[in-house]
Amino acid sequence: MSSSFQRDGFQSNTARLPLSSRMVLCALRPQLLKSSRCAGAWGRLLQRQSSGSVYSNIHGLNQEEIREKAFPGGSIDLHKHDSGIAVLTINNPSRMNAFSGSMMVDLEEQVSQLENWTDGKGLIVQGAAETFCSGSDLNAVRAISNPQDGMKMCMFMQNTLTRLLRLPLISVALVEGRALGGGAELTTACDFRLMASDSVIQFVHKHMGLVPGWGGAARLVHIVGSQNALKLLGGTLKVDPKFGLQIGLADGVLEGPQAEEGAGTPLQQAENWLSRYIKGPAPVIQAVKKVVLSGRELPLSEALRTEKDVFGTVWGGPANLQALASKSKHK
Ligand SMILES: CCCC(=O)SCCNC(=O)CCNC(=O)[C@H](O)C(C)(C)COP(=O)(O)OP(=O)(O)OC[C@H]1O[C@@H](n2cnc3c(N)ncnc32)[C@H](O)[C@@H]1OP(=O)(O)O
Repeated sequence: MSSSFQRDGFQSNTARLPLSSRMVLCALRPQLLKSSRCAGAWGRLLQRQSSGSVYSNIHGLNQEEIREKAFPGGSIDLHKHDSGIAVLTINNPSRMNAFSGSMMVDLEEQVSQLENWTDGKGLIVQGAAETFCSGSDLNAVRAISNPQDGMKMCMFMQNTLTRLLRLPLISVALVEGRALGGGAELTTACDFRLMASDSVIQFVHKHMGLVPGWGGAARLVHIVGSQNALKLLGGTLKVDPKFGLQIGLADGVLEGPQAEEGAGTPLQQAENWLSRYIKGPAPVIQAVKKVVLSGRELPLSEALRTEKDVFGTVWGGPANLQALASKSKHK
């Protein structure tokens, strides 16, 4: 922790913040967890669940229960590459990559891995076998259709997807085929969405007598605004790439297979797209994500404080000193 950080009375200010702001701050500054600032129940919660969660274990979250009750099958596969890009694959192709209970727990474990990846810069979230994800496994949904289990599943997935979005990595959902229900929600837990030419994102919850429960509605409003979010949820509209670009849900459209040679596979295209935003050393890219995350989630005064603290982690750092020594011009 920097001395300026201690000097400016951050501790007392932080204690007065709403819980949600303290969560973001602690997600942004893991070192705070070790300090007295996050001591007490809040600190214990974060140490147990890692930083950035929304709900605590006291609400009855239990990984084994979710794994066992909400069906086995499928996996969430993580591959970290030397380039600093990790690829997270939702892998349950016989059910269009629907989320079983064990996959929910796998996802939480893989997010924990990524939280500790000091060399990481970017993340691509994709589905196996050329489709993204068809949401909750409907067999699991039937098995846990009572309110108590539904709440546990909802809180568990909100925690995990909030932590996914708060990773210090620039993340992209690579949407091929369909992203339905919880799959559509998952796309909103990434910083960006790239859509294959024939892909569709659809919040089908209303057809299921539901609303999003994995945090997808709250995130959607941030991404496309409340008017568009109402239309997408109320009308269960199919978002194709053109519509996605128009409302800001999609950040890019991939070349289709008929495109000229050289475009590469969808994953290669996503890596190329992402690579322009993650050039440079990991600490600097992670700092970029942290200042944007704080601006996105915190009240302005707290975002400014966080920006100052993150700035302090790169100012005079190796990349900064090297750039100063090279007298670079930004032409
Ligand atoms: C808070 C979270 C809320 C939620 O996520 S609720 C779940 C929302 N998702 C859905 O309702 C998706 C239901 N599935 C569909 O609409 C269609 O299967 C889908 C994805 C459009 C694909 O259609 P098709 O290409 O015609 O393929 P298909 O229907 O024959 O599916 C192939 C196999 O996959 C299975 N599948 C697809 N989505 C699933 C799901 N969510 N849970 C469990 N199984 C699912 C489907 O049953 C079929 O299996 P099988 O070959 O009949 O054994």
